[in-house]
Amino acid sequence: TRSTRPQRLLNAVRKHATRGDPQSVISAIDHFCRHSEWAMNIGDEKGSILDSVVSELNPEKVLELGTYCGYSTVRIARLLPPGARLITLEFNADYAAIARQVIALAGLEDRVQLVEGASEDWIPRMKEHFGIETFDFVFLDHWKDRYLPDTKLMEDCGLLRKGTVLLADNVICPGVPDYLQYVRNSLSYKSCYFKSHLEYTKAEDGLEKSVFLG
Ligand SMILES: Nc1ncnc2c1ncn2CCOCCNC(=O)c1cc(-c2ccc(F)cc2)cc(O)c1O
Ligand SMILES: [Mg+2]
Repeated sequence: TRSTRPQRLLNAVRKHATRGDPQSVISAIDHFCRHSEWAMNIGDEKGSILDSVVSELNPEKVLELGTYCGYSTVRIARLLPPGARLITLEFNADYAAIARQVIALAGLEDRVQLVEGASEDWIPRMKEHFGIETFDFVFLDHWKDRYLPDTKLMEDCGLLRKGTVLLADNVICPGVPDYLQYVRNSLSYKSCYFKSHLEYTKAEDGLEKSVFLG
């Protein structure tokens, strides 16, 4: 059977990256997506904005919604101190299998926990199953029509604390209008927009950073 795009992306990482070197994994994926096949990783331009938000925050407990091939998982985990933990949720089992291998090639499996399943099923179980009180940082990059309901679900489950930072990908393309309207108008958030481009293209896209005020 024909290989899938995530499998071809993993092959490119195996061929060009150095095991245990996260930056080489990131560069191999960006090169593959720019010169071989587009894929829905956050990419290098928006990825640099993600890096700066994570570096400034220095989070201990991180949640990522939507792993895909693990590109942003590696970008975030490489900036975390070894004691920190990143839980990443991926719905698609094939994507999850690829992401596990990408994360292992980067040598970051000690601080990453990849969980297969739907965000709405796992968010209510974070406390009892993972012993998580609250998250310091949440990266939203999954189904665009789940950003808002899952944010409300995280609020209801008490997973956000005063100062928790939410960073949302694709707020322009594909777009998350209901989520944007909520975080920009709610008195419980301080929100700002980082204008950028859709990964590997000239189309406009951007990230929305929203601080939960409690
Ligand atoms: N744990 C979970 N719970 C629920 N759902 C889950 C889940 N885990 C995964 N999923 C399923 C959704 O995963 C992928 C979501 N990402 C995107 O769809 C995406 C699309 C584009 C894009 C595509 C085509 C264009 F023309 C222009 C832009 C760009 C991006 O940067 C994107 O991130
Ligand atoms: Mg995205």
